[in-house]
Amino acid sequence: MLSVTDIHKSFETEDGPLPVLRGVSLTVAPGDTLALTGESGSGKSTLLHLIGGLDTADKGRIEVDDVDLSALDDAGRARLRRDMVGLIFQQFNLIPSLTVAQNLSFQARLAGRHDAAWVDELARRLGLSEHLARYPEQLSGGQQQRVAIGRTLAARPRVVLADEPTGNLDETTGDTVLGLLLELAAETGTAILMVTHSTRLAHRLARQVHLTKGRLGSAGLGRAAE
Ligand SMILES: Nc1ncnc2c1ncn2[C@@H]1O[C@H](COP(=O)(O)OP(=O)(O)OP(=O)(O)O)[C@@H](O)[C@H]1O
Repeated sequence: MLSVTDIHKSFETEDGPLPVLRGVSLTVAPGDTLALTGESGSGKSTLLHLIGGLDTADKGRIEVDDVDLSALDDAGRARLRRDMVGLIFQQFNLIPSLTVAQNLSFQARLAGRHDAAWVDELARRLGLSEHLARYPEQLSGGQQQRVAIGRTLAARPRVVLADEPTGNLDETTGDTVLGLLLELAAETGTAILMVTHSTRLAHRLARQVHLTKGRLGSAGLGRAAE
């Protein structure tokens, strides 16, 4: 479903090229959940951006549902993000001029997959039904992040790429929000690739990989406590 093979990526800097990813491979099956950890600056966001088609790799292959990203132009990659990949970042990126209800259905409408009953269900399950007429600035951080999750899942993506999705929430709220994301994704068969600094949160996902020196391994992570 998501297949990443031998990805290399360097950035040009004043001191010459900075190799960030040096042969990264991973696969994520439908409904699978994979946590990506690594030191600050190890390249986690870079990898997520490449998979989301926000940047291009120097070498290697990324396939989402058998679509090879390197074969797509900018418009093709934008379509991929609209139709198959959901992005949830630490900054919620809600549209301030739209109500919660409008934010929730925005991406699904863009993707041509708006389903009012599904949006209603998401709003209810995410505890947002009372807030549908409000604007993002009138919500708490946890509520805003629940809107961001609902908006992404409303479009029924095949895979969700989440970069520290609960990073600016307190621990209890973050746990609740992540729990809702995992529960809803499991029910819809949506795969999740989530970047986190937290080993504890990483272990709430089915699998964990650790990025170090531009490569993936399982070093530094113990097994999840049963
Ligand atoms: N556009 C860019 N130009 C030059 N260097 C970049 C660029 N984007 C990222 N980098 C560098 O690439 C490395 C990896 O950055 P990246 O944001 O992927 O790390 P990260 O693991 O997500 O870090 P953090 O956990 O702090 O968010 C860093 O050294 C960063 O400075």
